[in-house]
Amino acid sequence: MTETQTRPEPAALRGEPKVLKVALLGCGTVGSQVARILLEDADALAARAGARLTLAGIAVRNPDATRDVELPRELFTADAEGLIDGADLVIELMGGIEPARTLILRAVRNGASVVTGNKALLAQEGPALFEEADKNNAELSFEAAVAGAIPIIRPIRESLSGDRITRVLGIVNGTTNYILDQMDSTGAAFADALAEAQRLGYAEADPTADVEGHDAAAKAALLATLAFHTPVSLDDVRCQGIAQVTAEDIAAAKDSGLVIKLLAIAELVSVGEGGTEGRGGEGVSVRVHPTLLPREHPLSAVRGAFNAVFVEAENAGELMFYGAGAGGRPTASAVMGDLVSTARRVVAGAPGRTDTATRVLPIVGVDAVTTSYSIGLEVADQPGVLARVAAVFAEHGVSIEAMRQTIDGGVPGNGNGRAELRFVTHRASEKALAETVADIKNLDVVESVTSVLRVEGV
Ligand SMILES: NC(=O)C1=CN([C@@H]2O[C@H](COP(=O)(O)OP(=O)(O)OC[C@H]3O[C@@H](n4cnc5c(N)ncnc54)[C@H](O)[C@@H]3O)[C@@H](O)[C@H]2O)C=CC1
Ligand SMILES: N[C@@H](CC=O)C(=O)O
Ligand code: NA
Repeated sequence: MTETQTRPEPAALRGEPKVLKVALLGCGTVGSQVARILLEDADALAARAGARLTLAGIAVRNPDATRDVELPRELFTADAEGLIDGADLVIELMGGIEPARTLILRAVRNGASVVTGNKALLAQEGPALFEEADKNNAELSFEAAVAGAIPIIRPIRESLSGDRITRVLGIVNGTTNYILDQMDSTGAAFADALAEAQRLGYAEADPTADVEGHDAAAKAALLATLAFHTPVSLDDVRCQGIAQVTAEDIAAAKDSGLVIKLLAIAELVSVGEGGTEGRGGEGVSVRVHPTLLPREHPLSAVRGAFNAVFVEAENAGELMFYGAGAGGRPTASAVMGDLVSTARRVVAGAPGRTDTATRVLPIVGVDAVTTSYSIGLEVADQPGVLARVAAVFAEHGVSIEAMRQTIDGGVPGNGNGRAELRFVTHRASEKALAETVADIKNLDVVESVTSVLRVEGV
């Protein structure tokens, strides 16, 4: 048996650590897990932060409510302002715009640094909040706000700050990925899959923010701001959610070896002469929409509530970040990471980090961006239909890459049945595509346009 040797303690464990008082605002899915970790792992956190992180209190609407995580009753208060005023560090996990905005402003004006997971607030009010934090030498950290546990804010802000990011593409909403995955893999109904995502703690307090794509759009705005060093707000993001995705779309995608994912896409696009960095004119395009991907694409393997973010940078090339994008414990991990690193900065007396918008690039509308499309049509099954539809594509300069036909009833080609046509186009502008679809709808042989979905990675 080998003898166990005593080794000297790391410097961080010697002597009495400082104490930093932490105020927690909100004790729901994420807040309750943050409180648990702060209490359970207090010694380890103190060693890593160089300060004891004492949970001074938890502000909630109803201090007497029953909670899933058992926490000491005396920590709870309805007086958020009072709690903030006695704190060195504030964690905001209430969600929503107000009172979160006012409380964060109060904290930073007191000189307290803030950690938040509130992407809705940051995508709407970020610049004003960061400015106020900078003015007061406080820090506002938000790793939890994008893709839950996945470290993505810090890598973009720090590890890639010496590179030039050109594109960010990701699955950044766990709820919608869970719903689409359940519909695809088990044939679950949309409503049942959503109810399960809510039960598991993935969904926002108002799940329409997930389903309509607004949560992903807020995250896309934050990613684009950091990646391209230019202000991008929620209003700059073209957004379409998954409410219109049908079981038929999912089945048709499956038949064609594709899968539907809600993607957030932020990219630098060329906008003509001139420009900010001597590289020709640049603009930013940011959009969120359901997208067809080949099943062998790495993002197609992102199942359940998992998220993944692809980053393309001029020198680093392609990077992929993958992990749990929602849920109490994973999101609490990201919050705690921010809290420990903020505490270290406070202990060292270092200034709060300022934000990175160093230029103002134009926001490019989707009309200027080209994408491949999949278009589903119900048509009369009679001779000449295909040629008439194809002629409309040609008139608008939209080139067809592939076509599938499914006959539904009647004697094939006799005009007494219906056929479903699915076209995949080469890259086309949104404008050309919209005009094509409008003209196709007007053809007397076309009963309906059943779906229009963008395609990536083919
Ligand atoms: N649940 C998740 O998977 C993730 C959530 N987030 C974000 O984290 C934040 C918190 O999310 P959840 O914990 O899921 O929300 P939640 O709805 O489960 O919890 C919110 C908590 O804040 C309290 N609260 C809300 N308004 C209040 C008010 N006016 N006064 C006092 N207390 C108030 C509620 O009582 C509750 O305790 C949100 O900004 C959300 O977008 C970020 C990443 C993942
Ligand atoms: N509702 C969000 C939670 C994390 O940000 C999601 O489903 O991804
Ligand atoms: Na994250």
